[in-house]
Amino acid sequence: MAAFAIEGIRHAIGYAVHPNATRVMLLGAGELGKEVIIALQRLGVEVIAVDRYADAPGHQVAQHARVIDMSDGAALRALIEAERPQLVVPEIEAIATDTLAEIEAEGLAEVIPTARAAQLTMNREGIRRLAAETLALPTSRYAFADSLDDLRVACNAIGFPCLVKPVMSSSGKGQSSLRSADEVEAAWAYAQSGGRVRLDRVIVEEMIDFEFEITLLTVRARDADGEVRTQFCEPIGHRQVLGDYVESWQPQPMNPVALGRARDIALKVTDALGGRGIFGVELFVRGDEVWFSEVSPRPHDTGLVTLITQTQSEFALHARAILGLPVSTEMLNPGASAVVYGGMDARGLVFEGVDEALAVPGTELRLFGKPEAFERRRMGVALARGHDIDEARARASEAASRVRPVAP
Ligand SMILES: Nc1ncnc2c1ncn2[C@@H]1O[C@H](COP(=O)(O)OP(=O)(O)OP(=O)(O)O)[C@@H](O)[C@H]1O
Ligand SMILES: NCC(=O)N[C@@H]1O[C@H](COP(=O)([O-])[O-])[C@@H](O)[C@H]1O
Ligand SMILES: [Mg+2]
Repeated sequence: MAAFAIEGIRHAIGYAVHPNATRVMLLGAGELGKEVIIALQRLGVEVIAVDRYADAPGHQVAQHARVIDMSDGAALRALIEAERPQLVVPEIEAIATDTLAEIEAEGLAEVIPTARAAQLTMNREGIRRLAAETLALPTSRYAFADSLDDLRVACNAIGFPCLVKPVMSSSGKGQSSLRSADEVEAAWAYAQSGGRVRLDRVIVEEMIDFEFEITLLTVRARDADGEVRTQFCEPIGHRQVLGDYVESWQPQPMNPVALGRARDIALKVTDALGGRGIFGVELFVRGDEVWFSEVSPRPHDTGLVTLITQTQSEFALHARAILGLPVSTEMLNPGASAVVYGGMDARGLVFEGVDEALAVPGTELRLFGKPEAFERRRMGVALARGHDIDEARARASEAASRVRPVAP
């Protein structure tokens, strides 16, 4: 397993981890994992960051950096056996979750929040059937299809407009919205190219005509009595383009009925998944009506905004919850986040205009340090606080637009 130069440098200068620290393995070391790692390290924890490529954002800040194919069960098991972390923390969905279940059952490590939660949420079918069929939560109508012919039938049954998504995909990859039967064939082809793994199965969902959508960050953490208790953050509103988030803000104003329903849904789904940690519960809202969409049993990209709005960001909440420490979901001020994209395909991209961006009042930047950029790859995020969400959103968008990627 290749260790990276940065690790060598730390050893060379005598860097040592606390001998009694908990060892935590992050499976996925992107922008979300990087912030979890920083939060863990502030609490004296030793972290092994794992990703599919070298020099991922989290690799750059962890004590140990490893590169493996996390969907390869044998490779994952070998790494966990070699590193012996107490906690294994999935940061992405595309992991050999059956191996995680074995590891948890053997008592080799604790999987956060649970191996079953990772198994159920890596496949849209697992979480959708749990939510709609077992828990009877309101969701869009849906059907599954395994071939183009199946898909035609499923789309006709659900009706148009509808959405087609690979059962295993995230950040909108392979996802299409369809207005008519003429678009089914293209949606099938796109789903085959965009899934995380080649698996000819898709979900068709009724298009919900929502007023707004939210992420309700829900944290399961031990209270003073050692019992796991559920707490909610203020709802986060967000705007998605082609299934990927471009802007988020907190708090999203909601009427009390809808907020109560949203919390009730989030409580039921997180209770069913169990364990400790943060969950991003995605919900659609129209008037008093609330639909469950999906849930991440880990920090959520739209929750990056909590880096500037909460006393404990979603990353700090996750770190504390998994370590069995107390949490607070207190919000300090309204805020917003706006995504900075690569804007081009290039390695070693640099950004100009950072000074201009940070001149916007109340702003901060997170540039993730991904070694390779793509046109629509998320490379950073602008964060802004404001007196209200309108001011915060305007500031975050302005700051993001001032950051200009330039070819190296
Ligand atoms: N049934 C639906 N009705 C209306 N809009 C939808 C529906 N499903 C998805 N969308 C829109 O597409 C976005 C992405 O969908 P979804 O969350 O299922 O994709 P994803 O690939 O899992 O994204 P991520 O991993 O970033 O959460 C949603 O946030 C919403 O804006
Ligand atoms: N919606 C899920 C999400 O935002 N996940 C975040 O994106 C990273 C992958 O980014 P990449 O595709 O640019 O490598 C993941 O590692 C995670 O931090
Ligand atoms: Mg989503």
